[in-house]
This record gives sequence, structure tokens and C-alpha cells, in this order.
Amino acid sequence: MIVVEELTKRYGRTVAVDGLSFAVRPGHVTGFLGPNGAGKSTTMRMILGLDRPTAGRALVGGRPYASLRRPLREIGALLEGRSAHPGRRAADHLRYLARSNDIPAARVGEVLALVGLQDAARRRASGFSLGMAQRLGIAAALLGDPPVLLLDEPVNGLDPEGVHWLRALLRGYAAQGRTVLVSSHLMAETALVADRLVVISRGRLVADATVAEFVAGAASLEDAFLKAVAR
Ligand SMILES: Nc1ncnc2c1ncn2[C@@H]1O[C@H](COP(=O)(O)OP(=O)(O)OP(=O)(O)O)[C@@H](O)[C@H]1O
Repeated sequence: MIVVEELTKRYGRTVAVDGLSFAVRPGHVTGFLGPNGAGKSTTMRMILGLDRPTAGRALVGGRPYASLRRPLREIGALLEGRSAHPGRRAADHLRYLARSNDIPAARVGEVLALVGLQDAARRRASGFSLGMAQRLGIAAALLGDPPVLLLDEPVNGLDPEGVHWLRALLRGYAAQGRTVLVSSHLMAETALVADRLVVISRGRLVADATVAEFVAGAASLEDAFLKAVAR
């Protein structure tokens, strides 16, 4: 479970996140939607302890991220951009992460196979395509077999087979009673993978509902979204 309470982040005069409160519950894939600059990445960074809130707090499994002793076992995250050092080989990158979180080294081979990178284990991250880098990031998120997944634009760069695979993975994770929060600008993809939505605009909550509730009366999720954020 992820809980965000009255979360606020100001950068100088910019209010990136403005008194935001919501809970992401286990057993669902929750889509995290908002226009460019709405504050999604800033919110995710605060959940992961990478940005300090100006006010409010974010909790993972009831605790602030900074207090988690082995964070990769509590929450797996994928943020925008390449996470591995370019000179590092894929397996070495994951081994390093595993070691620092008391995760058995054997798990590295498992997650590489899970994301379809078993043949690239010895290759350096600098030679990875965007989709391969994204798969490596997803492998890192899965490493600690965490009860919570937080993914920022995870389908970015994935080929159709990868998109299909990721959708099944996320739905499977939720079906196991885990918590899954996925940001996206792709409305059609979100409609396929998510059953709940948290929608923000200008740092504020616009909707916290099931997809069915949010779309009710509109022609599509895209239509409902455009109406909701235009208010
Ligand atoms: N480090 C920073 N310094 C100053 N302003 C920032 C910083 N990070 C984000 N912002 C501002 O905060 C606001 C929210 O940005 P954020 O990246 O969280 O939005 P987003 O919803 O993730 O957008 P996108 O969909 O474009 O990725 C924007 O106005 C952005 O310019």
C-alpha cells in the first residue's frame, strides 16, 4: 500500500505538488494520470525518498521510504531515464543492487530471464536500446520480489511483445494481492492494464476512482481524461 498525505512540493515559485492525498491499495493496477507537468514524477520521487516534501508525507507499507532497511524488498521502482551506469554489465548492475538489499545473487538470473534479457546479461548498459534499458529497469524493480511496484512510463520504448508481456506481468502482480502504481500518457494502454485511477492536474487530485467510474458517461478513457483535466 502507498499512502500520500497532504503532500506538497514547491520549487521556488512553482508548486509542483499541492496538498495531494490518495491511497494506492493492494490487489489493483492503479494508473497514475495527469498532463505534462502535473506533478506525477515529483510525487513518485517523494514516495521513493528522492525528493523531500515541502509539506505532508508519503508512506510505503505504512513507513516513510527513508526508514526502510532493505527498500528493494518493500517497493520496486522504475523512474524515467536509464538507471544503470553505462559502463556496467546488466548482471553486475543487478548483482550490486541485490547485494545492498540482502537479496540472493541467484535472483539476478531469474529477473533477467523474466524480462527477456538473459542473453544480454554480460553486455554493458551503454549498448542497450531504449527498450532493453527499460527492461533492465523493470528487472531491477522486480529484484526484491516486492509487495509494491511503482513504475513511471514503463512501456516507453518497449516493442509490442514487451508491452503485452508487461501488461500481463502487472495484472498478475495485482492478482497476487500486490500494489501496482503505473504512470502513463497512453490512455488506451492504461485502459487495458489498470482497474483503478489516480488522476492529478496542476499538482492536485482530480480523481481517485475505478476506471469504470471515471469513464462512465464518456466515450473513452481519453475523452474522460481530457474533460477531467480541462476543468
Ligand atoms: N527539480 C525541479 N526544479 C524545478 N522545478 C521542477 C523540478 N522538478 C519538477 N519541476 C516542476 O514541477 C512541475 C511538475 O513536474 P513533474 O515532472 O512532476 O510532472 P509530470 O506530471 O511528471 O510531467 P510529465 O508528464 O511531463 O513527465 C513542473 O512544473 C516542473 O517544471
